[in-house]
Amino acid sequence: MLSLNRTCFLSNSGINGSRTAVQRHGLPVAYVRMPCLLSTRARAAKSGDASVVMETALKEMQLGNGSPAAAEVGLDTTVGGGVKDVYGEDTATEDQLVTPWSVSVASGYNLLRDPHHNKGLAFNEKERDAHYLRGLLPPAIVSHELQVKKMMHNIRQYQVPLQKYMAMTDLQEMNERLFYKLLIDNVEELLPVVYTPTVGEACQKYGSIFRRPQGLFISLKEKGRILEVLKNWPERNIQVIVVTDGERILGLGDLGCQGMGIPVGKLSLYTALGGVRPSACLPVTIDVGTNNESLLNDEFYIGLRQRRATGQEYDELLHEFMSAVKQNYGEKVLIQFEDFANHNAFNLLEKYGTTHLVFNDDIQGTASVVLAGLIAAQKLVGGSLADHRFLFLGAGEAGTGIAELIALEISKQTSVPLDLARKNIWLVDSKGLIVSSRKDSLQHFKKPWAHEHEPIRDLVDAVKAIKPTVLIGTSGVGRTFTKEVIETMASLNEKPIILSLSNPTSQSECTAQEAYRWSEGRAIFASGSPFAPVDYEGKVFVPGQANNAYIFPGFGLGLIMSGAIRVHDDMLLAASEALAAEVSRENFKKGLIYPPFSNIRKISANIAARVAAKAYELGLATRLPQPDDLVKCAESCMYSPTYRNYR
Ligand SMILES: NC(=O)C1=CN([C@@H]2O[C@H](COP(=O)(O)OP(=O)(O)OC[C@H]3O[C@@H](n4cnc5c(N)ncnc54)[C@H](OP(=O)(O)O)[C@@H]3O)[C@@H](O)[C@H]2O)C=CC1
Ligand SMILES: CC(=O)C(=O)O
Ligand SMILES: [Mg+2]
Repeated sequence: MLSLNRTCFLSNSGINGSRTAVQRHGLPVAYVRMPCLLSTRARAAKSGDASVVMETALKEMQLGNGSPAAAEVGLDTTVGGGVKDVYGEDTATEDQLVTPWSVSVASGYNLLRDPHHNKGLAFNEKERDAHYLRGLLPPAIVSHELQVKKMMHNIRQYQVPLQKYMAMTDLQEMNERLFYKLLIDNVEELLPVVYTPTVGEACQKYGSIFRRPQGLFISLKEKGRILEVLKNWPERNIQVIVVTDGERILGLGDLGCQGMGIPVGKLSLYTALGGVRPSACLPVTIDVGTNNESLLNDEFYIGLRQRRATGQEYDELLHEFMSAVKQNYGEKVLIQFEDFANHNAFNLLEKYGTTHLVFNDDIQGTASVVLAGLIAAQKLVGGSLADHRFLFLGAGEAGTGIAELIALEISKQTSVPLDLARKNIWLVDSKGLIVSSRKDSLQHFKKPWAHEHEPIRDLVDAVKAIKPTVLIGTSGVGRTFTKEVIETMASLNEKPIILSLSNPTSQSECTAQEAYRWSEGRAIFASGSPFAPVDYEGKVFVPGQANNAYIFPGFGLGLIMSGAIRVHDDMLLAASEALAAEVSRENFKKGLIYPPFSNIRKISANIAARVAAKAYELGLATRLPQPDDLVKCAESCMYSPTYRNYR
């Protein structure tokens, strides 16, 4: 059993997990909640079926009930699964409630409606016989490749991006492996559909386009019962949770419960870009209400119709969630905070950073991706990071997160103290340049950036005064890099580095065309949401996409494969270096400071390997011994959407 489990970890069908383990035996297994006539283990033993015994052992391991079957696979149930679970029927006393879990083999009509196992017309003759599919499908048998071709053809027929998004969502709900193959094989075309910018519009209209729920909704109504709610999720072996409370969805503000599109989209990328099994991914939205009046008055709104809970009520719900996650899934589940407003984001990261494996994508992932771009850009402009002056428009999660990681890298490169390294980094917020005279009224995350300078209100005046070589937009406000701002940057620098990071496209500080035109084709430009190549005076400029999607999938994979228990800043630096190393000579020739997304799985494997290596070096890895070749290990861990053969 132990060797089977290890083989799964290194197989190309995903990091080890119950579904993978069973699928190796070629049986499409579905979890069903139903009254059990026999205990699952007894039934497994009776059936004599190795896959069912294995499944049962793993299920019991996940339930943490310390069963002999779990012991048989050599795993300590309390380390991986938190405290023992009173819902496990084999250990519950007579007066305790049990959850009647059962495992059944999916077949016939149900198999076609189970997105994890459905292959549609790709079921072969033998499978159609063995799984009672005769008559439920038309006679034609088509290949996975042909299915992809047809779906791409269909999706390209839609003119409206939101229709493409809905078609992709339907596919994900119908045939998961086809969805991921489509996304992986056509990543550059489909990323803007399942992710920014279209996911932003989808969240804004989530209520009216809502068909079937995706992810787990935890609202104030569930206070006191969050552990129970987690147990309603059909998968037991969760490795990554992306959670939002919907208060700062991209640059679109408070979208309340409709922010669910973000965790769902991010986790699709965890699988497609980083190779984490879909069944190990759990999207969560914490609904504490919304202050968005138009949503509160929208009859199609799907969330709680109340203003946001704050203070103790908010903190208690979040704390219950964090505790329940650790209790249910153990210490090594990665919790990625996404699109929280900054007044909660920094506190949550600090509060849970020492007790949980937490990562804030907007603060840390964005920092890592931007640092990678800046490291790569040195090949185009010469010199080192310490030679630059940086100016940010926007001093929130993304802005101060990036600023801090740049300072840390400069401090490490030059051995100057962190405080000194910060001196060449300036930030502007909605009230103007952050300067020492404002220090008392600043939020805590802005204080390190309050340098000595007279107050300046407007960005363009700040550019003239600070004379930055790098301008970074993290304001969430579109078209704030005006013609005058970019012309000033171009007058100060031969090759101004200009990053418009705000999402979606409508919130980008400038367009690619504006950056190239107003800088007379001299800007090194990248944006958070994609822009098409620009033709300026006969030359084609290809803008890069500075988006944390380059980092978090590989970063998460590195944490999972090393069994890391905490995130450390040095892992972010390692990820930046790994990403920067992926920019080829060809890319540089086009002015790119990021590699194309078409290579992203290879890039993610390299990022994962560097992050895992750092986890081992820092003593934060628990999956021992350390594999000799971490890149190979990462590649072999990655989920592949290839159809499995069923017997
Ligand atoms: N490309 C990527 O990978 C990522 C992009 N982003 C994008 O970055 C943007 C900001 O996100 P985040 O940092 O989390 O948001 P925050 O709300 O934490 O920060 C926004 C900052 O912008 C400032 N600001 C708002 N309006 C203006 C204005 N008119 N002029 C100057 N400053 C202004 C705010 O000022 P004040 O503090 O005074 O209110 C605040 O400092 C979003 O659009 C998001 O989509 C975020 C993460 C990753
Ligand atoms: C990309 C991202 O995480 C954001 O815009 O919030
Ligand atoms: Mg985000």
